[in-house]
Amino acid sequence: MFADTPPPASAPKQQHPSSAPIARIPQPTGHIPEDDWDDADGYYRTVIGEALDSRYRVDSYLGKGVFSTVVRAYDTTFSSSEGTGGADAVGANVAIKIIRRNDTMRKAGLKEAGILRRLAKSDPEGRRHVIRLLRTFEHRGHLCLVFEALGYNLRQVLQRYGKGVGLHLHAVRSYAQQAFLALSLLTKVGIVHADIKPDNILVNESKTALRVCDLGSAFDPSDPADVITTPYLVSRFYRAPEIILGLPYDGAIDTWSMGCSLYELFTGRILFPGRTNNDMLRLHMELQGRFTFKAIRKGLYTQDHFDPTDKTFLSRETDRLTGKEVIRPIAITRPTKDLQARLLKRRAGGGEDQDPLLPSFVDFLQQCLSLSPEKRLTPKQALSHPFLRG
Ligand SMILES: Nc1ncnc2c1ncn2[C@@H]1O[C@H](COP(=O)(O)OP(=O)(O)OP(=O)(O)O)[C@@H](O)[C@H]1O
Repeated sequence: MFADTPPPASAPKQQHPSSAPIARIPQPTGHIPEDDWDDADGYYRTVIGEALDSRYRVDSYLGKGVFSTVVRAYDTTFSSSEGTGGADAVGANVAIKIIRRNDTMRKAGLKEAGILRRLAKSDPEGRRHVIRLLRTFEHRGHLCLVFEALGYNLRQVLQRYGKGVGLHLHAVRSYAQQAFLALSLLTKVGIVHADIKPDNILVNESKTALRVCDLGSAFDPSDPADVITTPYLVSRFYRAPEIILGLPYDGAIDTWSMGCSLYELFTGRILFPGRTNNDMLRLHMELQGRFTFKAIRKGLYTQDHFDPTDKTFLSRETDRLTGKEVIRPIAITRPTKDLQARLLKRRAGGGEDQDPLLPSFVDFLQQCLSLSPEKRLTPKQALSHPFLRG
């Protein structure tokens, strides 16, 4: 799935496009007909070896999302004469996000590029662990975003190296430090990511340096035109309760999603694998207790989940015999599941349970996963929490 040859640890810096010779790359022979570049859904049909923008040779396919196809490509204008830039330097390998050909997706792609430029302005050296957009171009009616290439996303790391049980706590801590630096940049610039999950956190080939990617759902909460009220923002397992309840939301939704992601990295298991929004709320309350009456009263969508008079939770389940929805009132007063116990159960007998970092990790996660967004750690507070500082 990934390119065969990882970039050298001391990859030289990329030459500025305007000063570099542009080598024209021949199109591969036998490639698809001129009028058949897209599939029925507007995804560009990628051809390995194809040259994009007369400059980037497509090497491999990296992934496909709702918005785009992502390919790994080699920048033929790259010159190694610029010296070494260290393990974190931008090299000849790039990742190109080819946005689907349709107006909505294109608009979303332009917005993503705009947000990435705003973030880069506040972090010109790229030290805050947000993916770096190198440039954009048009290819056969598709907007293309060129990024520095990384090795894997954290879901892939978990699958390959977590062997179903999760990563070492020290690796989780290092990833958390970098990820909260990224969130602190977003907070500084006034951007909410709104799709934090292991798939959208990338690491380099040596799995030491991390970058938060996919700003395709990101928005500026200070711009009313940019804030949409929907109970489906963020991928479901990582969706904060205030989104589901229809309460106002801000950057605290990213802290929640990050808490869920870090739990998953350590345990190899999804923290809240709810089948529906209603199921998600049940899981949230089983771990963190009941919502305040105020939250239930004010939420735009709470009538779907709580009895309007006594605020009892209405669990919507499917009857096994009839297949029809049944509503079962559940009185949840206090948590019935314990985060610490769940974390300790992991890798039973593995010896690592006694890691002295574990209690501060439990406290850290508890504070990332407070049901009240105002009580959650801000990225700045997270960075000075003993788990990350210690
Ligand atoms: N710079 C990069 N380097 C390496 N891989 C990348 C890079 N950018 C994206 N990818 C890979 O491509 C996948 C899809 O990227 P991305 O999430 O940005 O696309 P999307 O179309 O917005 O997807 P989604 O439907 O999840 O929003 C990522 O999970 C990752 O595996």
